[in-house]
Formats: sequence, structure tokens, C-alpha cells
Amino acid sequence: MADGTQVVQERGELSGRMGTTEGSEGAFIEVDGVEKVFDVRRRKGLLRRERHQVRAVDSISFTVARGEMVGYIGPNGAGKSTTIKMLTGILTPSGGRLRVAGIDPSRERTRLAHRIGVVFGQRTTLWWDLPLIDSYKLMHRMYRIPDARYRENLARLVELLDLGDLLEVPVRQLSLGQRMRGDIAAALLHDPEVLYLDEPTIGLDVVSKTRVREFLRQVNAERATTVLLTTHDLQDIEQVCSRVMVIDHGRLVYDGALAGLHEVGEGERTLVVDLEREFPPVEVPAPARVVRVDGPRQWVAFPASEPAAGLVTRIAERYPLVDLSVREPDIEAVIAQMYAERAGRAPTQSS
Ligand SMILES: Nc1ncnc2c1ncn2[C@@H]1O[C@H](COP(=O)(O)OP(=O)(O)OP(=O)(O)O)[C@@H](O)[C@H]1O
Repeated sequence: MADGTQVVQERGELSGRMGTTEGSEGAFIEVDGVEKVFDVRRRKGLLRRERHQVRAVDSISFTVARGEMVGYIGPNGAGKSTTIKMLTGILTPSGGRLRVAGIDPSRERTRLAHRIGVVFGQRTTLWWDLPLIDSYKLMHRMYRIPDARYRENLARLVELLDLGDLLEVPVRQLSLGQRMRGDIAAALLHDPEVLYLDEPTIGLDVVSKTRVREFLRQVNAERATTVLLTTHDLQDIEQVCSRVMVIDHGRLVYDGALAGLHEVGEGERTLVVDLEREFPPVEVPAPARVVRVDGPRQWVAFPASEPAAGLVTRIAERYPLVDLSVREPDIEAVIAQMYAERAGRAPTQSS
């Protein structure tokens, strides 16, 4: 494993310690044991409704230092947007502690709004029927940006994002890539210290993607803006971020350098065995190893490329085996899929 990485082998268990962030004193974003549980009512039959809970974010902890550019990835429904919404104050956590620039987002959302910028790739914060420049003028007032600062920032953003010819065009007439550049400029007009980007390159062509990535690097270099980037496109991460966090089923399963993800991507499967009673960790041939023991249940990680049969036989010969199951490497599969798409191979499943 590369230095400075933290991989969670089994959900909830950490092995290793990340070294990419400052301690919580120097941290700009602090997330400590944060969770978000949604109460959902599901229809059951014609009249009955059943209540149940969705644990969208399950006790995650991380810190982000000022000026860091961090990718936040994971499969659909993993909890990325929920995390971002809690960081902006749109959602209140069900538990844990969260601070951005020392501010509790859900309690002081308005105060925080002056210090953060948000870009949602699938939605626009711009006024649909107005020319682009009018949205910026409205933001100038909403955020009470000093006039000189506004003019200076607008000029710089228009130059960097090549928006000069688009300022008088109504937003609805802009192409997706143009609109995205317009949205990114809108998010940065008030000089936010942190920028959250949720799928900023979704649907963009290669040229527009490159432009957005270059711009993010530039703005980070110029202003030390902290960037938290959610994406399904690993090239966004490769070209923009020095660090990546992977969330799966609401849990942080990886936090470290992108290079380390390749190792995770190669993948392991987990054999879960139920024995008749408690035993010390079962003896298995390397590289297989016991990663967790809970009463009579044990979890054995082994290379995804190898069949489970040999391992099962070996355990069954030596221990009173009652039941077993094999867990597929969820997140690894997702990452492998992303890399396959990146390499131009046909994806194995549609997203
Ligand atoms: N308002 C809500 N009410 C109930 N459940 C919700 C709500 N918002 C999100 N969820 C659930 O929480 C889980 C995490 O959703 P979230 O949108 O954070 O995932 P995501 O990682 O952003 O996914 P995607 O990549 O598809 O955008 C999902 O199971 C989702 O259905």
C-alpha cells in the first residue's frame, strides 16, 4: 500500500493511518463520526405504508486541510451527495460532528454560504431565462460582494473560463459545457474558501472537461481554494486531485493517494464462514488471511482472481463449518469498471 493511504478492508475496520491531512487543528473541513439516517415510508400493498430507515452516511470521519484538492467517489447511492449536502448545511447530520472553517454548517448556513461555493453538475444555480451576466449581477448583490472585488473576480473568471462571448446569452441557450463554465464562475464570484463540485464534468465533451480541470488546478494554485470533487470520471481525480476518498454504502472505505486505488482495484473477495463455535482465526494459506472474527463468524479475504473452492475445502476439513458465503468486492468492481471505461474498453454494464 502506498504511503499516506488508509484502506478499510472490511466495512468499519481501519487498517493503516492516513498521512495526507493535517491534524484536526489545521483542518479546514472536519468530519467526525458523521451519520445521516433518512426515515422513509414505503408503500406495502394498496393501503399500508411501512416505515424504515436508510443509513445514507454511516459514521464517517475525515479532515481536509486548507488548499487540498480531494476527490470523493463511490457507486450510485453510496452517500456522496448526502455528505456534500451536510457540508453545505442543506441537510442536518443525524449524528457526529461537522465543521467547515470552524462553522457548524446546519446551524449557521447563511454565514457559511459566504465562504463556500457549490456546483451541482446536474442542476444550475443560474437564472434560466436571464442572460448569464444578470445572474452574476444578482449574485453580486446576494453575497454583498464589494464592487471592486466583484469586477476584479468577474474579469478574471471570464478570462479563465472564456465566457466573454456568452455573457449576454440567456442561460437556457448555452450548451452544457458553456453552462457548466458559467456555473463554476458563479460559484467562485464571492471568493469562497472551499468549492464543492458534484459531477462538474458530467456530459461534457473532452475539450470542455479538460478546460474545467485546468481551471480548477489554476484557481487552486492562485487562491488556495480547497476543493472537494465528486465524480464518476476518474480522470477528473487523476488530473485535479492529490487525494481520493471512496465511500461505499455510507462508509469511507479508502482515503489516500490515487495510486493506492490501483491496488485496491485489483481486488479481493471475502469468504464469510460460520463455524459451530468460536475459534481463534482459522489457518489459511497466504495470501488469504482472516480480517475479522466475531464470535463463531470469521471473514477471510482472498484474491478475487482465485476460486473460493480450495479455501472452503481447507476450512471444512479442519473446522466444523456450518455455513458460508462469498462477498464480491463491491467497490473494487466499481473502480475496475471506471478504469476499464477510461482505458476505452467496452463497459461491462450500463450505468
Ligand atoms: N431525501 C432522502 N430521503 C430518503 N433517502 C434518501 C434521501 N436522499 C438520499 N437518500 C438515500 O440515501 C442513499 C445515499 O444517497 P446519495 O444521493 O447521497 O448517494 P450518491 O453517492 O450521491 O449517489 P449518486 O452517485 O447516484 O448521486 C441512497 O440510498 C438514497 O436513496
